Amino acid sequence: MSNSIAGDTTIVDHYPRCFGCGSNNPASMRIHAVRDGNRITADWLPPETAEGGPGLVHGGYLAAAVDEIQALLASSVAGVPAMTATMSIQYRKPVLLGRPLTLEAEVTEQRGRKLTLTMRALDNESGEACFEGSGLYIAVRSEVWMSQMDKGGKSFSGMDFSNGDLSTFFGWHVRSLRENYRGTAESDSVTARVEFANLQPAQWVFRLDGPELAIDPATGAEARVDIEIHSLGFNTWLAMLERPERAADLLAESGTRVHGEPGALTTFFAQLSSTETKVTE
Ligand SMILES: CC(C)(COP(=O)(O)OP(=O)(O)OC[C@H]1O[C@@H](n2cnc3c(N)ncnc32)[C@H](O)[C@@H]1OP(=O)(O)O)[C@@H](O)C(=O)NCCC(=O)NCCSC(=O)Cc1ccccc1
Repeated sequence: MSNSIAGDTTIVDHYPRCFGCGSNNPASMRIHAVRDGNRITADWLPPETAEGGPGLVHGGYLAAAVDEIQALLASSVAGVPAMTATMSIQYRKPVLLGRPLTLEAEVTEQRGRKLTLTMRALDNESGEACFEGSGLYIAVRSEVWMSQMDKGGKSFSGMDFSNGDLSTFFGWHVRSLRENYRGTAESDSVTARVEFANLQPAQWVFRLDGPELAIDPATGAEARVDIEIHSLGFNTWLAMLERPERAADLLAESGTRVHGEPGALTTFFAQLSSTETKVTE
């Protein structure tokens, strides 16, 4: 995942293994979208593997693009995963392989947990709309989302973190954080130990330490970091991913207990290069 800030807009994707937006799924559609308020856009080139008829992009593949761009925006606006209840697509023009498109979506209505969205896909060369879509997305509470993971064998309790497996859910998130923060600080090997003191609801205890962590790259001040994060909710986690430079503030606002220097978080994640994880219960 590579949520980061580009100017006043936010690059939005939600999960590195996602078929739609993931950067760690070889079959991913690689839709990398930028959100600005109630709107989202993505430059997108459907891959050769999406061919349906000769030289044409498969219609089902385009429907998945409708779903992805809308779901990304709905989830980002809702602050929690928003799942597709209904969606539709109108095919206006054949989409030719090798022609870059611009995907655009917006939230047209938000009532409680229900978000209604519309989208369209423009051919960059002609400016014509090739297909249009709409859908209803339902914001799902994080506990529900966790229990869905559980049923799918993806809950914390169903995961083996013992070897710091980066293919686990947590690993994906750590990896995404590493990607987020890389480039903002110099690299050095740092180890994160994560303990789950409770699984339902998750109580995450981070123990972070590394050789020498610069708290403030400007001043070069250094310190070791020992951070405990308790009851980190999905919303805060998502917000941290979307606004990594506000990680320390977001933790503080969520009432998270942080031992150590919160301002070191940004630098820490920049330097994160290995993880050891441990489930204690
Ligand atoms: C979660 C939910 C959609 C809704 O369940 P709950 O939370 O228990 O909600 P509840 O039943 O309490 O209703 C609340 C309100 O909503 C309304 N309403 C509900 N449904 C419909 C409807 N069909 N049509 C019309 N309205 C409907 C309902 O009437 C009520 O309205 P009211 O408040 O009375 O005015 C559930 O049916 C489900 O899991 N379905 C499978 C979803 C699934 O697998 N999707 C595909 C995978 S996700 C994906 O691929 C995208 C993605 C990509 C990337 C990233 C993220 C996402």
